[in-house]
Amino acid sequence: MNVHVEKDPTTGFEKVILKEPRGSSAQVLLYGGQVTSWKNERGEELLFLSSKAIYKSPKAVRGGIPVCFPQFGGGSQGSLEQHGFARNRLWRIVESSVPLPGNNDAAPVTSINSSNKAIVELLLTPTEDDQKIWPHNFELRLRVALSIGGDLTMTAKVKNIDSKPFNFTFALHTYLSVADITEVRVEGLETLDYYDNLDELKRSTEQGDALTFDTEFDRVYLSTPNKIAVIDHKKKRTFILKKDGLPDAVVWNPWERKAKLMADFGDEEYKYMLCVEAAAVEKPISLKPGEEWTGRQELSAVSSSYFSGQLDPRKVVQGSSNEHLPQNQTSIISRFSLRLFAVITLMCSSRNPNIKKF
Ligand SMILES: O=P(O)(O)OC[C@H]1O[C@H](O)[C@H](O)[C@@H](O)[C@@H]1O
Repeated sequence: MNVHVEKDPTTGFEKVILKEPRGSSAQVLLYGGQVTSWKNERGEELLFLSSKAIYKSPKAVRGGIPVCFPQFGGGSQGSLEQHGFARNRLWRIVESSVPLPGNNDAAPVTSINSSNKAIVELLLTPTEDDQKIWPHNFELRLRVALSIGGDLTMTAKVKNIDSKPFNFTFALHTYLSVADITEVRVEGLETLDYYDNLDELKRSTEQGDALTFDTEFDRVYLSTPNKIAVIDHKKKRTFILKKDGLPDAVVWNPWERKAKLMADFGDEEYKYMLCVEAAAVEKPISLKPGEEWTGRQELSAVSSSYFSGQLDPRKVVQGSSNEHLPQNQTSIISRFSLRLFAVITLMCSSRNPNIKKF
C-alpha cells in the first residue's frame, strides 16, 4: 500500500496518490477534495476527465468525482453557486494510512491503521468568506480508500459544529469513463420516480427497462436501491455503484449541443462519459448542533462479457449470483440448446436404429 503527495507539474495542483500492490491506483486533488483518477490493475483509467478541464480557482475541474456541497444543483435549488463551493475550495489532509507530512497550515496528519487499504482523509472547513455566503460552521471530511483489487470507497461526513441547525444537499458527482455512450445501459433505476432537469423538474416515473442513451439526459432518480450497475457493452465492463446515506441518484450526459456550450468539455467527449451521482437531493439533510451525517459510495469495475458468462449485472443489482445471463438471454439460449439437442438426437437416431425417435 502506498500513499504519497505530489505536485502535478502541468496543473500545479497538489494531489494524493493511492496505490495498492496489484497495481490499481487513485488520485485525489486537494483542490475540491476531488478524485480525478481511478485506474484498475491494468492501468486503465475508469473515470472520465475532460481534456479541456480547467485547473484554476474558482473553476471546478471537469471530470473525476467532484463533491457537491452544501448545495446540489443551481439557482432553482438554492442561493449558492451551482453545486455549492466545496468543489472549488482547498481541502487539507488530516489522516492517512501511510505517514505523510502536514500540508497547507502544517497541521499534523494522523495515521490510520490499515493493512489492506490505501486511505487518505481530507477535511474542509469554511473560511470567513464562505460563512458570508453560507452562514454555518461545519466540518466536511472525505475519506478515500482504495482496496486490494481496486474498489474505491468514498465516505463523506458532515458535522455541525455551529450553535444552530443547518440543512444541505450533497452529491458525489461521479464521471464514469465509457467506450461509447450509445452502448451503455444503467440498471437499478427502472420503475423509479425521477424529476427531469430538462423538463422544468417535472416529476415522472421511469417506465422502461434499463436506461439507455441517445440524447441529452439529466434526471434525479428518487429513493433508489443502494446498488446501480452501469454496463458498458462496448468495453465489456460493468461498474457497480453501491451507496449508503445517499438515497437519490443523478444521471447526466450533456450530449452534443450542450457539450459544445461548455468551455471545459470537448465537443465529442459526451460519447465517452456518463455521470451517475450518488446524492441526497430531494430531502435536504438536517443537522442540529453537534450532529454528524455520513454518506458513502463504493465503486467497483468488473468484466461484463456476456459471452464469457462472467457476470450478469442484473443479478448483481438484485443480489443473486447463480445465473450468468439476463433472463431473456438465458431463455433464448436454453430454447436454442433444446432445439440443438433435438436436431442432434434426430440426426443420430436416423443413423442409429437403437436410438428411439421422439
Ligand atoms: O457544469 P456543472 O456545474 O459541473 O454541472 C454539470 C451537471 O451536473 C449535474 O449532473 C446536473 O444534474 C446537471 O444539470 C449539470 O449540468
